[in-house]
Amino acid sequence: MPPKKNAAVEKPLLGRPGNNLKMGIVGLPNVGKSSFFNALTNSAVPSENFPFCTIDPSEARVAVPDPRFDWLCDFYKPSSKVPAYLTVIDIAGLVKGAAEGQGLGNAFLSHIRAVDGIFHLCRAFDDSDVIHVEGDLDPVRDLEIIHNELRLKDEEFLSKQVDARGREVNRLGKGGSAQDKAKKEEFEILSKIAKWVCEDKRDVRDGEWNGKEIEIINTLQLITAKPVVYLCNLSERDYIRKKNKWLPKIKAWIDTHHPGDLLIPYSGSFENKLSGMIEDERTELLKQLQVTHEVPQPVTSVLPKIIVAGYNALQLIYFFTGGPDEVRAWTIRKNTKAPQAAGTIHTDFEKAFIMAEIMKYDDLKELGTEAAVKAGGKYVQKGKEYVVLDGDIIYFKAGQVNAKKK
Ligand SMILES: Nc1ncnc2c1ncn2[C@@H]1O[C@H](COP(=O)(O)OP(=O)(O)OP(=O)(O)O)[C@@H](O)[C@H]1O
Ligand SMILES: [Mg+2]
Repeated sequence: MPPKKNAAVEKPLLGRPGNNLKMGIVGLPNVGKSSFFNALTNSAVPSENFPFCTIDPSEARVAVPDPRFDWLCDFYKPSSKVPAYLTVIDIAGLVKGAAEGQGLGNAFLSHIRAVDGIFHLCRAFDDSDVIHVEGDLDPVRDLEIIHNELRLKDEEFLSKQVDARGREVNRLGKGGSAQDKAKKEEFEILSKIAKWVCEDKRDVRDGEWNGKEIEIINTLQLITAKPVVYLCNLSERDYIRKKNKWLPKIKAWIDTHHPGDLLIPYSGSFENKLSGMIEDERTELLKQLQVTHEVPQPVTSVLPKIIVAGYNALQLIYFFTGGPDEVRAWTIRKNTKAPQAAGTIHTDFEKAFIMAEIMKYDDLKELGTEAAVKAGGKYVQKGKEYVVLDGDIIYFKAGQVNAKKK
């Protein structure tokens, strides 16, 4: 018999491991990054009409909206409700030449290196009162400026790494120990990544990398390896009418240069108006705007969609725990196995993991009670190799952790 092919070898995920991941807001100065941060996270960082209003980064978190979580809270009526959160960081604007230090570029680029994913905000609203650092409106040019700076930063970093490690490898000579061979292999991979970025002028996230290459990439904290969600800041009118002459051009640019990346139209002026309102006022205003702009579809905020997109871009998912005390969404990275998922609740749960008892949200919703899910044979027990799926409702069983073994 031919040997069985190991078809399902999972590649490691690109990016830092762990579940405490952050999205940074990146773009030219004065394009609306801080107003986006404020609207998204209900914060009040300064957002004024002048470039470099933001210097130091601000961090805030925002609950990830999910009707399943709302339903579970309604179902269990718990005393404590803890949704999943997305952490977002407002970063200073980048300008042309940032990689060489323009506009404090190097400091700002290091703030971008520290995040795990990027909301790339570009301006497509026409307003002569709002200063544009490039003098006129051209979002595609602006996207290219920012991309270039981000890639140049990676080029600089990779060139230095190749030089330093190249010298080290040259000293090793031919043959050598297993450790020497591993170093040589790592150097070859590093050179391949450097060629992709420095010579082919491509972003790391747009490459096809194998498992070993991804492991190396993940040690380098490269900016162009980070996932990107593009946000296009429109006037209120264009956002509601879903029409803006730049949108198709931006979409075409993304599809050509970074196929698969998401573009979400957004309006800072619209979202900021909504964010200070109570529910009834919001509903009234949204109705009024639909009539004023004569659009067939209801007018809604796009912020929930953006939060979910950021969370997905980081390859985060969550499982639920539910009961009368607490309904909670626990953030994990995709492809996390049951014991490690249990470890997000308590490290002892990972160490003394016995099994995960799992219900599917859809089954609980359809059958109405936990007992009915059990009776229907849909309450399943899974072991150490189970890969937790988004929305699993889990009860972990763990033994006693032996104090001596700790
Ligand atoms: N869609 C929009 N339409 C009109 N004005 C907008 C829109 N979005 C943001 N603005 C305005 O643009 C100006 C700059 O906004 P903001 O301070 O949020 O930009 P920023 O990108 O954070 O700037 P910096 O890089 O200087 O920190 C503010 O006056 C804000 O009200
Ligand atoms: Mg700002």
